[in-house]
Formats: sequence, C-alpha cells, structure tokens
Amino acid sequence: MFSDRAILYVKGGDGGQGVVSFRKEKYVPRGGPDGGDGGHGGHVIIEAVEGLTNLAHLTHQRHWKAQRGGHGSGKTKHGASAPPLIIPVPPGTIVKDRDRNLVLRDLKRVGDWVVVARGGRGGRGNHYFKSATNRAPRIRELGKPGEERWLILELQVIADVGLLGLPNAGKSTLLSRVSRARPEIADYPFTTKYPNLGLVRLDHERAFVMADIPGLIEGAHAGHGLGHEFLRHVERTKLLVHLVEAAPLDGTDPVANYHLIRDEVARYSARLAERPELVVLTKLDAAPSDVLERFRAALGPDREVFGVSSVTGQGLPPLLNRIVERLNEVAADQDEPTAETEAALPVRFDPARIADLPPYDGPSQPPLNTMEPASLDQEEPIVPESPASPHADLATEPTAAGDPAR
Ligand SMILES: Nc1nc2c(ncn2[C@@H]2O[C@H](COP(=O)(O)OP(=O)(O)OP(=O)(O)O)[C@@H](O)[C@H]2O)c(=O)[nH]1
Ligand SMILES: [Mg+2]
Repeated sequence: MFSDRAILYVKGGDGGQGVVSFRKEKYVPRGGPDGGDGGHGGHVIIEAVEGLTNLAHLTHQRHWKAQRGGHGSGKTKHGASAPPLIIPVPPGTIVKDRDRNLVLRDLKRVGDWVVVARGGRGGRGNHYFKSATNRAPRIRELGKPGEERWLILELQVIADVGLLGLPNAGKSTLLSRVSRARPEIADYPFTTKYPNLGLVRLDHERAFVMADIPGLIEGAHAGHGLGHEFLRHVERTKLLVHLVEAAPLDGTDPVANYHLIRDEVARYSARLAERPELVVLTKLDAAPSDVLERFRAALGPDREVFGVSSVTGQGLPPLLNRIVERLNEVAADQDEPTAETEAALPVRFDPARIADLPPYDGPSQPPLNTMEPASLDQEEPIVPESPASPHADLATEPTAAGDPAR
C-alpha cells in the first residue's frame, strides 16, 4: 500500500498530579507538608528511520498520545516523568501543523527528528507551598495537560531522476523496462495515478532511483489533471528526464508537446524549471525514421535529445549511461553532505537530546517549532487518506528492499 500523506492527532502526555501529604512519624506531632510533585508527561516525537518507504503504517493509527507523568506521593516522592513517544516515518517526510498551516520540519535524512507535542508539566506537591504564613498548605497542583495538535505528514519521494511528460508518453513503460518496478501500463491517458519508484542498476557501482509520475497536461500548474499534485514529487530529483512521444496518435506535434510541458513546469516552479534535463523521444519503433533528426533540429543545440524504444530496447543503454554521468556532474556541483558529515549525523533519536526541552505549561506558552510557512500547496485540499496503489512501493534489488518493521 502506498500512502504519501497522513493526518495525525498528537498529544503529549499530561503532567502527573502533585499531592497533599504531611509527614507522619512517631514523636513528630506536626510533621510538615511532604507531598511530592507529579512527573512531566512524555513528548511526542517524529523521527525519520531507515527501512520505511511510505506512510501507510500511519493511516491505521491516527491518534498518538504519549504517557502521562506519574503522580507524586508522600515523603516528597516525585512522580516519574514519562518517556517520549516516537513515531517513525521514512526520510523525506515533511511535518506540517495542519491548523496553522506551517511546516514544522522537513525530515530529510535518517535520524532527523522533531518534537511535535510537548508533555505537560507535572503539578507541584504541597511541600512546595509551605511558607512562613502557611506551614500546613493543603494545596497542590494538578499536572498540566500535554500539548496537542493535528499534523499533516507528506512524503516527498526522494528519487534521483524524475520522469516527466504528457499522458501516454511512455513513462511507466520505460520505468518497467529498466527497473523491477511494475507500474500499470495502458494506452489511455492517466494510467498512472500515483508515483512509482524503481531502482535502475547499470552494474555493481552505478545505480539510481527513478520516479514515474502521472502525466502532465496543459494547466497542470493550476491543478488540471493529476500532475500538479505530483509535481512536488519531482521537486527533489536532481535530474529531469522529459519524455516526448515521437508520433502521437492524436496527431499533435512532438515539438509543441515538449514546450507545453516545459511551460507547465516553469509555471509551477521556476526552480524546478532550472533543473538539468534530458529530452527523450519515445516509441521510435512506431515512428518514421527521420523523426528524431527533425526533433533534434527543432529543439536546437542546447538540449540533449535521446531517442528510444522501450519495446525494442533501442537507445536505452546510451540514455542510462548519460543519466548516470549527469547525476555525477550534478552531485559534484551541489554541496551534498560528504560521507564524513553523514556519519556524524545521529542515526537514532537519543532521549538525552530532549532533556533540556521544558515541559508544556499550557496554551499561554508559544507553540513549538515554527520554522517556515508552508508555501508549496496551501490551496491543496486536505485529503485524509490516499487510496491504495498496488505498485508504488520502492521496487529495489532484494538486498536493498526495506523492512518496514523496526
Ligand atoms: N510501440 C511502442 N509503444 C509504447 C512504447 N512505450 C510505451 N508504449 C505504449 O504507449 C502506451 C502508454 O504507455 P505508458 O507507459 O502507460 O505511458 P505513461 O506515460 O506512463 O502514461 P500515463 O501514466 O497515462 O501518464 C501503452 O500502450 C504502451 O504500451 C514504445 O517504446 N513503443
Ligand atoms: Mg504511466
């Protein structure tokens, strides 16, 4: 089951109660107040972990509450603070506050984490309220309720290469030809409704992840068709591979079709439009022999054009080799984290790292972690759950297949 979006309710644990108690001992006639404090409630934390590729495990459990703190007791015994509740997600998950429409954190790498709801402060016991004027206070505090909120989690698949093109351009067919992914293929538009990922392995050293997304149409940037919802999936790719049908059955012109998609991408995001791109003329087996030459000439020398047929396999090896080359060039350009910095990143959430985070004192306290406004898709309707798609899990070599169990 593929799920790239989940809505969750999270609540930190309530603080434990402080208690009223007085020292009772033989020969001590009026023992002073000795009611202990309640422990703090547990925080709720979301952490990116290895081995998960989607958010399906969150569609069954929507409410996540951390444990409450223990109550205090006599002899100034404090209640135990509750442990954090950790919700695992795949890397690439963006955590948003639903009602304030804010991005709380973009959990890009394994080990990235964010506190999404703080545990409530434990109440103070009556020992705390002792004073010169009141030596036997009968007051104590209840624990503060834990912080609560609704979240939207969105997974942006992390692929190296994103396939773009009109419906029917042959995107899914190409992916199925070069990887073990088995997306649905058919001769009608919008066959693909959810992104598919495949691992393309050229040899021992050279491999990349390719994402096939639903076809784009004119107006996709404004929400027409299915494309807009899924363009965000190619936002994080390093290279766009733009597929253009060589001889479309509807008689449209490949050159015009190419520019149509480029315009849509540019309108959706100027940054995405600047991403390196390879252009691929598809279905050459079913096209006149001079079509590639004419297409190249029309696009001009600035664009790298390949011709392929996913049916005969013609043109695929040069394309894949060039994709790997381009990815290496892009990687060298970008300030990607090196193996060293990667190793320095924490791989598991460490509770000691939240030891300094104060418990939640109630709504008077400002909410946590307001990072940046969620700008990408504010107008997107909130869909509670994505319907299942049978093909969407990462289709990898057996060794790389993730085990969702932690
Ligand atoms: N002759 C020929 N037909 C192809 C080739 N590649 C794809 N097709 C056919 O083109 C049709 C569309 O292919 P898909 O791979 O589903 O196209 P798509 O781009 O994924 O389409 P959407 O998912 O609807 O956007 C199917 O009928 C394929 O069999 C090819 O290289 N040669
Ligand atoms: Mg498809």
